Amino acid sequence: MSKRFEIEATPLDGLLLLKRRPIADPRGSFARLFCAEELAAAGWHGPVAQINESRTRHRGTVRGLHYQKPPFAEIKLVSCVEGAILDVAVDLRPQSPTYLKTHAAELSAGNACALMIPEGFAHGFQALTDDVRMIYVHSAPYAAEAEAGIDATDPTLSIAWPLPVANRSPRDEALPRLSILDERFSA
Ligand SMILES: Cc1cn([C@H]2C[C@H](O)[C@@H](COP(=O)(O)OP(=O)(O)O[C@H]3O[C@H](C)C(=O)[C@H](O)[C@H]3O)O2)c(=O)[nH]c1=O
Repeated sequence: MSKRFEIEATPLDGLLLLKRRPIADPRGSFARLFCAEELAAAGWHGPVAQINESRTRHRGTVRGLHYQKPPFAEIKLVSCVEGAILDVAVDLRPQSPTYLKTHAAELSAGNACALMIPEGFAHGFQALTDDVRMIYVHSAPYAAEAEAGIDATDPTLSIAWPLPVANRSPRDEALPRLSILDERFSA
């Protein structure tokens, strides 16, 4: 089977950077966004529970940092299919060697990259262009009661957002900082 993704590790334990390998022809190209066989070998376990799309109008907008608490913790494959973003994952697993470490990667329609984010990570991104379109594949269903998050401007994380942080939702503006987060993610 010809591999449809180049998969490489990142400095965070279990967080993977995928690069799609489109098949081009004179009409254009065809690319796979998800492959159960290839991604299972890379660590995806569980179903494809949901596939979501988000659209972000303006560059500078930040969404996140979000995660779902157990038993709805999820693996997330995050792909940018229009525009460009800086994608950020934060390791919230107290037993992890990279606990509280962050990793950022530029994902764009142009570079065909995606992040496969294990359970126990918070995730967010900043739009680097207008008109960003994201596709998320989730291994667990959305559970509002399990939704949690961290302030994307938390100085403890000191995420170097490339643009001034803008257009956050009221919910994201009100997310707690690690210093007052009264519960750690327990995988
Ligand atoms: C995630 C999700 C949300 N919703 C509802 C809840 C809200 O009424 C509305 C927008 O949700 P939210 O403001 O959480 O959307 P984002 O800020 O883009 O959050 C998403 O993007 C960040 C960066 C992520 O990592 C998560 O995948 C996801 O939380 O859709 C659903 O109905 N189903 C879902 O699976």
